[in-house]
Amino acid sequence: MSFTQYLREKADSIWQANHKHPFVQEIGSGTLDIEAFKYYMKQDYLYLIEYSRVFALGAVKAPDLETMAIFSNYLQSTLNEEMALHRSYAKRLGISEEELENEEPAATTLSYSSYMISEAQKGSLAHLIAAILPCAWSYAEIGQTLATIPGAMDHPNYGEWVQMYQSEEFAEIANWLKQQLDSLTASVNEKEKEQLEAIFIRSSQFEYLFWEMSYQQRSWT
Ligand SMILES: Cc1ncc(CN)c(N)n1
Repeated sequence: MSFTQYLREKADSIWQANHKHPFVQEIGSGTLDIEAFKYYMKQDYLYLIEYSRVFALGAVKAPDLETMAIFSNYLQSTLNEEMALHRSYAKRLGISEEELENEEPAATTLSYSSYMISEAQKGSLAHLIAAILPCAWSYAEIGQTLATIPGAMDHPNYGEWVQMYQSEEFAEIANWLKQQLDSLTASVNEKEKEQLEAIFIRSSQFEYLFWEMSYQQRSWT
């Protein structure tokens, strides 16, 4: 079993809870309260700014030009494709770009993004990837699952979201990160693997907290 398959198994109960979370389920059924979605969009935009910085740090830590170019490509696609989805939703939902950028991060957004940046800065490239892999991989898994629900991809509010996260291009990011982590861990010791597992689990837990925060529209209290 590859190391990333092992991580996926270890995190399975958290990932199943993410799949079953009402925010995710109601995107699939199209019944999610639009106010919760607006709240999510604004917080997720802030989150993605910090997530983009992690890709930039990946380019800094990359061992060769090819890896550097791929990190810079994913930095570009997050800023200009994934975040374009948020800008387009914001426009449609009556949120200005200024409002998007000036939104105050909620407690979970700040903790999750600070956690990722901190692991990415202080650790090796493997630590950086372990911190962002649940983000790329769990959204691809959720997008692909929701896409199997009849009508989910055509829903007037949530269809575009499902289309983005079920796409091949989006899944490619997770697949590439998995390959990198598997090859970087081919010769690391058990202690290092335990550290990477702890990071992967923590980011998976933050993914759950992010759905919960968005569903409850909870900021700091
Ligand atoms: C919180 C969160 N996690 C992951 C993703 C997918 N990049 C996202 N947009 N937001």
